Amino acid sequence: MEEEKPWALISEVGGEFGYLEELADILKQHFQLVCHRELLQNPALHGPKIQALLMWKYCPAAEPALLRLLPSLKVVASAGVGIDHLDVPFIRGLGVKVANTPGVVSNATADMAMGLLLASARKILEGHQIALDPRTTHIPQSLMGVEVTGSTLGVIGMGEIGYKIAQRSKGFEMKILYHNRTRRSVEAEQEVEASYCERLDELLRRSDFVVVAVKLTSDTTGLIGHRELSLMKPTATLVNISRGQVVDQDALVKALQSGTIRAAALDVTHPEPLPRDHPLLGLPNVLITPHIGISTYDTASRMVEKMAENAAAAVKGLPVPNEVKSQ
Ligand SMILES: O=C(O)[C@H](O)CO
Repeated sequence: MEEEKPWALISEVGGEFGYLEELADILKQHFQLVCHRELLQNPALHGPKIQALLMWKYCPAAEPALLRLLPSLKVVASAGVGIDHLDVPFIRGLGVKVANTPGVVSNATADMAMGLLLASARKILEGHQIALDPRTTHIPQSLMGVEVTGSTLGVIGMGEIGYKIAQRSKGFEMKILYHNRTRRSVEAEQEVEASYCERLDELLRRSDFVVVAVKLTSDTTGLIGHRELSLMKPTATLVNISRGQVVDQDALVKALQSGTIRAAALDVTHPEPLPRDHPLLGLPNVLITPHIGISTYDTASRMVEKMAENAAAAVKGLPVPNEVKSQ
């Protein structure tokens, strides 16, 4: 007789915070699923059987109150690399493992950084609007952009995603600077022809495009504030594919309004989405996408497969491939 699959809790299928239907099918190969809403309707029935909490990217945080309803929980497995939505010490203190899915998100996120950089530099969205406008008779000067080829790129956070951004930028003949807590190996630097800036200030002063690719921690919260923005060139562009909280948004609004920097292209904001009346949404030199760095079918499927693999291992008491031990 086939062994009964373990039970896992998921946010929802479909809807703003939910899994795509076909991704939920991947989870069903390993688990029987209960969704958040069903748990809250009948916690006594569902809570005790749940061994894994499977969190899709924007799922509301694994709140302590929710976790207390799950006495058999063995693992919180999150899709994506960022774990800033989880209180890792608290969860681990309950004897529950935490896992994420690094690696599989890096290509799509690095592609997104390049997409934002290019779209902002070359005013691709503005060009699209002009092309759609039936009144267009000539190409306005406002569509003049800045040159990407041969420019200087500053990557803040040279983890796997930052490194992949550098690899892609090499194809654009960009001069690459990076700032990271620890310097990369000489071989890694040579492969992408990247120069290490021990001081963030130096990178900010010299770069035409600054891409933020750090993970969100207490050290990186507000890393780019008024002082840092004022060190950037007035012709420079800030690209953020990390987390909104890394950039002081009030300072960014001022820098964009006053011409301290040329433009910003953001896949992440704080909060997400921004309230409709947020000043960033009204600025002509800002491009915002709604945190879609990982949003390709291939990447999303790989994330969900990895998340299911991590969770299944934890439930079986096996080593968890992507266990997160600290924030
Ligand atoms: O952290 C990640 O992997 C992405 O930003 C999705 O949340």
